[in-house]
Amino acid sequence: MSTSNLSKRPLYTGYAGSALLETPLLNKGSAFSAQERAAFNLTGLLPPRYETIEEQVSRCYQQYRSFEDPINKHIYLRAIQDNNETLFYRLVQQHLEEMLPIIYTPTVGDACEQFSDIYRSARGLFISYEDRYNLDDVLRNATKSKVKVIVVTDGERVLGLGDQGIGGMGISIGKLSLYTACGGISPAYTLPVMLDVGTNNEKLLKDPMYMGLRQPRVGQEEYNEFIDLFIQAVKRRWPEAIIQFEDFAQPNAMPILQRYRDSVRCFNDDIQGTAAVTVGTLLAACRSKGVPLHQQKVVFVGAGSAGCGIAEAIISQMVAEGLAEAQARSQVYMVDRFGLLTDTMPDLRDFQQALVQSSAQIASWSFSGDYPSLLDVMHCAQPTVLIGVSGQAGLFTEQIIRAMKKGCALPIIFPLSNPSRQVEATPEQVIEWTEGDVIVATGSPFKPVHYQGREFLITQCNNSYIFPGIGLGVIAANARLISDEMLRAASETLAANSPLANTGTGGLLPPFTELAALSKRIAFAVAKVAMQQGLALELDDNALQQKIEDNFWRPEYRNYRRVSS
Ligand SMILES: O=C([O-])CC(=O)C(=O)O
Ligand SMILES: [Mg+2]
Repeated sequence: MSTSNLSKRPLYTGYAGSALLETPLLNKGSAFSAQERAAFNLTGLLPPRYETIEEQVSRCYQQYRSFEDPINKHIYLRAIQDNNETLFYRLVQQHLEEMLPIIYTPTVGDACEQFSDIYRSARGLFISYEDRYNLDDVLRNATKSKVKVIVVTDGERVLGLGDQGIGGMGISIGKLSLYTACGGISPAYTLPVMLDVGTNNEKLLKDPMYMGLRQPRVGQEEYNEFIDLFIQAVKRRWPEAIIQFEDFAQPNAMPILQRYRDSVRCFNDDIQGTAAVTVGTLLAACRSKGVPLHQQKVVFVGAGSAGCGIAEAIISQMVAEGLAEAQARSQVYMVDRFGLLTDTMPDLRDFQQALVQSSAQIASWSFSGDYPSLLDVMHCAQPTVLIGVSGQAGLFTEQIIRAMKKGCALPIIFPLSNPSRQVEATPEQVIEWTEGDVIVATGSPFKPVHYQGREFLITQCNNSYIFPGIGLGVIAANARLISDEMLRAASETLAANSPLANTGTGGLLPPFTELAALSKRIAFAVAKVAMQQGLALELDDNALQQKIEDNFWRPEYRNYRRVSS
């Protein structure tokens, strides 16, 4: 089964001269051969030496190393991406562990916050509310005739950084870089999109550099209409594209997903991707601890759409393990800033309502406020799993963690908020406050922690383990929709590949360097479920595996042949 044949096929193009050098999907820079330089009018436009991609990578890496600040490294890598995409992905592939935190979480957060300040060149589509009645024209302007994955944001809740307006484009770009680097989706088929409906971020509105619409976000009705116009326009232009919704604010995230998920190949990464990776990581933790998920009591801090999405996925998994649904629900506790969500709490959002604890359940609890606090929940429920999706730094205090440890010999603690500085507690703190008896995973990357002669590898429970594989699987099988069962298959595949659960050593999840191999396994599992559910045409296992390989792009230069343009 080989794909090198694919990348060795010649590529026919009408671009030549400086236009060819300025087309990042085609540019090879100093790697254009003598024949190509002659055929494409490049002679004299490049230094005379012909270089291999390896030589180019080593020059780039040397330049990369000369930058100290992560944001400057980010700017540098983005410039390579905008100049020569093949080289960018080759460089990233060779230094994946070092560069993922630069092109993705956490540095991508800084890049979103400073988007207008560090802006260099155009990438993707900026769709302004003002253009809402010309969307067909706008989408035509994206010269890509085939788009397989769109990551779209409106920038209203970027990571844990709130409303970043047009800066949200940074996250769409970052996610798609991972689709290619880890999921093998060719950059020719990806498109980052920013829907600019204004911003409520006062600082940005006053910033003379700000490049987005300088107005507050449009009202709800206008907003809904705009989203609908966008989805319909995408369906006309690229009917096969997967639409990944990214970093929409809570009040819009779930309704948008519900409106489109039964008719469009779409998913919400923050709700479903985060849920799938968390369930997968939690299953891995449960297996390495030797206690199944349905025997755990789980506390969430943060009851927004992400937290509630994960909670529902955990409940489904507990039910799949044989627990009655009501019992599963009684083992999951949602805490937000007012305390534990109970059936007497007013003004709950619709997605929170099925996740409350009943008054009867907590009748025997003692607490002093209107609702039990996080600390009360620790004392009274004695949870075994604690998950932070609050976006609030420091919420897991020493008192909280020590209280949890009192009721559970080996707690599972996931402070998941992104980027790193929003984390509920650092892994170092969690390990110290539990005296090292803990299974910990975070949303952003953290260095290994050394505690009393032991080394703790800190697993990054991040959507990046999930979405590239889902995308690849949906594309390989040509699945019509993305179902909960497909997402569950992704979680189970992730857990099945846990080094710690399988061997007793190593990380809870595989290292990022294995993401490409893992994404293919996830793609296979996701595609199989799509077929079983009638969401994709049946293929036998070999044919499916071959499709996955065929769709897996590699950063290698192809030979070019000129055609008239
Ligand atoms: O981007 C990440 O690292 C994970 C994510 O989707 C978020 O935090 O919104
Ligand atoms: Mg996100």
